[in-house]
Amino acid sequence: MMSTVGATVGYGGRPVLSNVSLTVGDGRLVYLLGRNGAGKSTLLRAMCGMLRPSEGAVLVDGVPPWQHPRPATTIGVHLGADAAGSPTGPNPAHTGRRHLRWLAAAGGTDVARVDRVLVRVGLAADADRRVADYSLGMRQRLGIAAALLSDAPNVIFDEPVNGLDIDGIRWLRKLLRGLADDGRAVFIASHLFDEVSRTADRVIVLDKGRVHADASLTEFVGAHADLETAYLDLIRPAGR
Ligand SMILES: Nc1ncnc2c1ncn2[C@@H]1O[C@H](COP(=O)(O)OP(=O)(O)OP(=O)(O)O)[C@@H](O)[C@H]1O
Repeated sequence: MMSTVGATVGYGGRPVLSNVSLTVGDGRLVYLLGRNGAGKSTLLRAMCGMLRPSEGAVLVDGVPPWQHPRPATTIGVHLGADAAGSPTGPNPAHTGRRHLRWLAAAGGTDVARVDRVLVRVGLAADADRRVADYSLGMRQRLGIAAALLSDAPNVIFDEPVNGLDIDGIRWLRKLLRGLADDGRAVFIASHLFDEVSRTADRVIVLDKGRVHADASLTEFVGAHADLETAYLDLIRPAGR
């Protein structure tokens, strides 16, 4: 289970999230929605311990993520395929297999899981190619593999669909649903309403760094025609 309690989080003393309280329960697939700049990625970074709240708390299975002795076995994270070449992404000169083996060793995970995860994400045939030569969809699959590596009970994804082809989208849909159905807490930031409508248990809407809605998908859509309409009605300023 992942939660925040009255969390205020920002950069260089400038708050982006204010007094955010929410829970992603075990066995739940929860989507995080919000405009560009609403604070979704900031929230996900805080939940995996990359940013610390200046007020309030962030808890993963009841403990701040940075206090877990082996955080990689508690929370699996993929914050975006565009991180390739960045300080937090894979080394582009490494192969996909080498990247995952390095992550497994660093995170205290059985390195033998690497081959199984490569098969699971459909990268087995490309495992020995350099990440620099991967397509966007392949980098996305590599990031998803990294998040699955330790079989953690909590999983976070930031826009995991970007770059996937239609087979990949359908595969990911089943994977995400399966992770939650196996009892994991799954938290995903997305702008893709169709995907959210198909798989979400719950939706949380952030607006200007505050929780604007937190409801089951059914409650959220309510009497609206669909999720998109319900969302636009919620975040559109009155009179527009
Ligand atoms: N590393 C950073 N340093 C300073 N400010 C940042 C940093 N990352 C994000 N911000 C700022 O925090 C605010 C929220 O950004 P964030 O990336 O969390 O939004 P988001 O909801 O994920 O947006 P998007 O939908 O575009 O991905 C924005 O004003 C952004 O400029």
